[in-house]
Amino acid sequence: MTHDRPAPDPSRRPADEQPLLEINHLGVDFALGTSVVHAVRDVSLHVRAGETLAVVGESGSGKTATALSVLRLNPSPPCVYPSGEILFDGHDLLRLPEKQLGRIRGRDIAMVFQDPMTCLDPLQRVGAQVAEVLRHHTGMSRAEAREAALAALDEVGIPDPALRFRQYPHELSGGLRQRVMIATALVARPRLLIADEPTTALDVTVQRQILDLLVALQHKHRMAVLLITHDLAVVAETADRVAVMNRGEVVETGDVLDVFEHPADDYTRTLLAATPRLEAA
Ligand SMILES: Nc1ncnc2c1ncn2[C@@H]1O[C@H](COP(=O)(O)OP(=O)(O)OP(=O)(O)O)[C@@H](O)[C@H]1O
Repeated sequence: MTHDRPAPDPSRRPADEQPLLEINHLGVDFALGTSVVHAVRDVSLHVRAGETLAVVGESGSGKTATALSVLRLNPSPPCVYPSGEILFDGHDLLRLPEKQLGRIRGRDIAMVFQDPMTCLDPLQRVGAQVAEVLRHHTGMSRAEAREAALAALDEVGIPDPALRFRQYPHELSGGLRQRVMIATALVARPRLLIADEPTTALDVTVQRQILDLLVALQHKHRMAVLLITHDLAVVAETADRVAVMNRGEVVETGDVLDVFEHPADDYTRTLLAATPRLEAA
């Protein structure tokens, strides 16, 4: 007698073996007049489907420069990439023609930032901005995109989405604006989300809600997340693995629990010692 096997629950699958994003030996320089800042030096990282990799380090350690490199969003000039490759789906994003990279941006790889106003257009209603992403990447009709955008606003926990749809960013609170930015980033169902200090500017209660939302959406859509933060408490709550950066280099990487319980590097130990909230957690 044969038994039908139940279909596997994708949310319970372990992260894929094969990395979705692989950064190998990345260098990022900023040429300033006659001097050069080596912002990122020989950084190698990977993120698998369905997992969160947090990149931590103090201000100026090269976290944002690394994250922006993935979509070649560092301002160029002054930015150049003296070494390395960034592989996504077998393509080296550092060398992909701009047109092809443009198709990946926002569709396969999306970003959210600390300040939603860096992505949201102050002169356009929020619903139209979410719908625009869909029209651009999926070719949906206006009516379909409107329906999907309303559903996206609802999914990120915006109350009365039909009302909010018609409002401008300045009419929303900081927390709601952050939710709109997340809806805009996720509406095309990217496989990788890069979140650069997504909660730093928010007060503690709202921070918590936005982090919970990101974690829930990540599980629901089985996204990979590259999370940039200086906050080790945020890492403890959200990430599977962590890479610690100091002065442009990765000094330690591993599973969050392993690294937090048995830090191998002096700099990681210093960072952990400076985060008393962790001990209380
Ligand atoms: N556009 C730029 N022009 C010149 N130098 C830059 C630029 N962007 C970053 N840098 C320099 O590169 C180094 C790394 O900066 P980066 O923003 O990546 O650090 P970070 O770890 O993200 O810090 P923070 O947490 O403050 O954002 C710093 O020395 C910074 O001054």
